[in-house]
Amino acid sequence: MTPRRVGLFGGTFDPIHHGHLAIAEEVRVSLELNEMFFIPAGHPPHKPGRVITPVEQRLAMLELAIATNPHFSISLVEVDRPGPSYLVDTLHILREQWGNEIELYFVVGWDSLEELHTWYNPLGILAQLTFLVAVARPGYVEENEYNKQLEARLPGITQRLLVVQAPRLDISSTELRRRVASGKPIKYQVPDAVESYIFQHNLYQTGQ
Ligand SMILES: Nc1ncnc2c1ncn2[C@@H]1O[C@H](COP(=O)(O)OP(=O)(O)OP(=O)(O)O)[C@@H](O)[C@H]1O
Ligand SMILES: O=C(O)c1ccc[n+]([C@@H]2O[C@H](COP(=O)([O-])O)[C@@H](O)[C@H]2O)c1
Repeated sequence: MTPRRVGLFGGTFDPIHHGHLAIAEEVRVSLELNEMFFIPAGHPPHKPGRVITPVEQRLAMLELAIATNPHFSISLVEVDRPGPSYLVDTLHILREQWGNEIELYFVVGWDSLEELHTWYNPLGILAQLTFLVAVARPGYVEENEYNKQLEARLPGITQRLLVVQAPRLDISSTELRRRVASGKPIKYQVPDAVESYIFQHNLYQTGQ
């Protein structure tokens, strides 16, 4: 029997935007994954001190955003536990639930890939993944040369790395929060339902 191939896409999603959605779909289709789970971080480990929108609201926007894609789902594995949402723990929990036969593909943008060696127990992360899947992000250089630097920081990473060419959308949650605070439009950068939710709930008024 062919193993189930599952995509995992972790993020703060504050808010989810079309950059996230476009790369998730591109990776799902190009790697022939059975499904893609979005994993909202309960307590993002690398954003201490930053004001993060309550998880209920980030989750509500995520639900609205993925509603039209039958291959997208949400995992509450990080929301349901206290403390920093370390990926190594998340993968451990998912492997316990789903077993070791399943193939796990964790999606990261290039900015996150460059930081991976600073995450908690990065070798433990790689050991539990079938592949780490990196996609380009405008503003970050991704070159084959760069693999040497990645490898120097985290030996073994390039054997576990797939680079997928996906649409390069220069959209970030930080910029969206700033745009809302300064009265600029966010239409067409987030799904319509997410835009409505943001304005109905007066989110991002300070732009932080
Ligand atoms: N436009 C984009 N293109 C490619 N990857 C992206 C893009 N936006 C986000 N990502 C990736 O999605 C994952 C989750 O990102 P996150 O939820 O932090 O969004 P963000 O836009 O980077 O937010 P912020 O600006 O608040 O840091 C990360 O791996 C990040 O690299
Ligand atoms: O495990 C870690 O130490 C770790 C450190 C930073 C980020 N992550 C994960 O990387 C994903 C993207 O993070 P972020 O902060 O860009 O939203 C998200 O799933 C985080 O939980 C994980």
